[in-house]
Amino acid sequence: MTNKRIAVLTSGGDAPGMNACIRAIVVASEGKGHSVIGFEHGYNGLLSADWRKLDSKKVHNIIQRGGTILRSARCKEFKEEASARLAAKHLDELAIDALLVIGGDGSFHGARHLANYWNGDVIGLPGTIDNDIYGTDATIGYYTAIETAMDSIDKVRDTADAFERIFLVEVMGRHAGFLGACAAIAGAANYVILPELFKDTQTTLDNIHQQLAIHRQRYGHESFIIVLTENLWPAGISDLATQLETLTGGEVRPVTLGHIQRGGSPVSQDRMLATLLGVHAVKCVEEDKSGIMVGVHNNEPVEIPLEQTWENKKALSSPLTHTMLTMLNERHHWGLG
Ligand SMILES: Nc1ncnc2c1ncn2[C@@H]1O[C@H](COP(=O)(O)OP(=O)(O)OP(=O)(O)O)[C@@H](O)[C@H]1O
Ligand SMILES: O=P(O)(O)OC[C@H]1O[C@](O)(CO)[C@@H](O)[C@@H]1O
Repeated sequence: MTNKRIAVLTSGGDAPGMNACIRAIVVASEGKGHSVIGFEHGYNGLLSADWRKLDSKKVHNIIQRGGTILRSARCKEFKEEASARLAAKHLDELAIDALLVIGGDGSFHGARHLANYWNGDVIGLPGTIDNDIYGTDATIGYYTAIETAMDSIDKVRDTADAFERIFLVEVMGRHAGFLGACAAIAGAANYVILPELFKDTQTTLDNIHQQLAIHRQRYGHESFIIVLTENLWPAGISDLATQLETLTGGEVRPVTLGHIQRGGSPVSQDRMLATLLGVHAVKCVEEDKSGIMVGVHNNEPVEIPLEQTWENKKALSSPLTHTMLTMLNERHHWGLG
């Protein structure tokens, strides 16, 4: 086997565990005699030839750090043909054999686009808190984000209970409900509003009203926590809070968790996933594989053509949906008191 020259970058929203993945790629490569460089600031670094050598000393003591030592970015101009050609030129000048892209499906589009103009191998590794990538059970960063959101809901409940208020907690996820569903279940919220279940605003308000009425009848005037996925309620979380105040006559407080969910030390599941995928990606480079994402299914690494990651929509699993409905949105039924 020939020694490879591998490049890595992180792109799109940063996710806890990206550093663990960079570390795994570097350590696995070094052990096999390959060399690794890292491009800075996502695809911007490919365009400006902003890179640095990575070795095991440089990735020592980073597994526990959130963010990404290579920085991340969104780079609009990378969609253009001229950008991909320029990136290919820089990669050829550096005699790179394979580029590993840690990011979301947008970043995988970028890798596929580059492959149209570059002869080297491109491999994607799923890194996003949204877990919205088809072909992998989980994405790097997702588990930590659930933990952060769950922890925040626990804290919100303390004040919600004290004031007997309704709270709305908005979580990220872009257009997917994985994070919202898990945070709501694990945080024992009372209701969750997710893109996968959303019909319309009136139906949602009616359902919440019904659940809330039974909840209050059963438990007295207690707190009620609703988890809302971002980008879903047409006029935003404040509008929903106002509508609920009108409907219930009580106080409603909106809390947007925002980018807090992207930060923090990765939990063990994200470190394990990142390491598993990083090591497997190096194996794929050795086997001259290209145009794939390395994902995970049933704890085993899997390889999926990049196109499939965005051509298919990842669905919430039916056990997850069933659990969520049973424990939250359909928990109370009239007549059962
Ligand atoms: N169609 C495309 N062609 C070329 N490059 C693309 C394309 N789509 C996205 N990219 C590149 O990938 C970058 C990241 O994409 P995007 O902002 O969608 O985030 P992502 O990788 O999906 O991650 P996340 O959703 O977690 O933030 C873009 O800024 C751009 O540089
Ligand atoms: O940091 P930005 O560019 O505002 O992007 C926010 C988006 O990125 C993510 O954090 C990751 O895709 C989404 O959940 C969110 O919608």
